[in-house]
Amino acid sequence: TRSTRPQRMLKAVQKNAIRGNPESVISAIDYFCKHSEWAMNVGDEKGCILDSVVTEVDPSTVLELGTYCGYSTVRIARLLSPGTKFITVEFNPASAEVARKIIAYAGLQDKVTLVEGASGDLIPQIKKLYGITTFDFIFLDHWKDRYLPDIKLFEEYGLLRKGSVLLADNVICPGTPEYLEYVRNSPRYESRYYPSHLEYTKVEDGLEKSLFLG
Ligand SMILES: Nc1ncnc2c1ncn2CCCCCNC(=O)c1cc(-c2ccc(F)cc2)cc(O)c1O
Ligand SMILES: [Mg+2]
Repeated sequence: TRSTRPQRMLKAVQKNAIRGNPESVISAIDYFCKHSEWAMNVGDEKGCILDSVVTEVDPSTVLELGTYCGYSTVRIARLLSPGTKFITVEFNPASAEVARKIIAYAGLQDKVTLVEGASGDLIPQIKKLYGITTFDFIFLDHWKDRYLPDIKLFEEYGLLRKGSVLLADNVICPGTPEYLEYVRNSPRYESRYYPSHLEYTKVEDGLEKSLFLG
């Protein structure tokens, strides 16, 4: 049967990247998406903004919602200090399978716990299952209509602390209007928009960084 796009992306990584070299894995995926097939990775332009926020926060605990093929997982994991707890959640088993292989090819499998499941089911269990009290950094890149309900779950289950940073992808395209309205109007967050473009295109998109004030 015909391969899937994630499987073709994995092949491109295995062919063009150097095992154990995260930078080469990132470049191989970006090259594949620019010259072979577009795919919904955060990409190189927004990826640089992601890198700068992760570096600034230097988190001890990280949550990513929406692993997809592991591109942003590799971008984040390569910047983390040893001993950081990093959980990434993926709903689609086929994507999760490819992501595991891409994360391992980059040599970062020991830094990442990839969990398969829906964010809404998992968030209430994270404390119990993974011994996390709060997250220092959260990257939202999953179903766009789950951003708002999930940030409310973070608050409800006490997963945020004063200073927790949330970074949301695609706030313009495909768009997360209700989430934006919430974080920009809530007195509990200080939000800032980072203008950019939809991965590998000239279409406007951007990232919203929100600081939880407690
Ligand atoms: N842990 C979990 N819980 C719930 N859902 C979960 C999940 N883990 C996964 N999913 C299921 C979502 C999987 C995809 C999410 N991302 C997107 O839908 C996405 C779409 C575009 C896009 C833009 C313009 C276009 F013309 C077409 C597509 C760009 C992006 O950067 C995107 O991140
Ligand atoms: Mg995205």
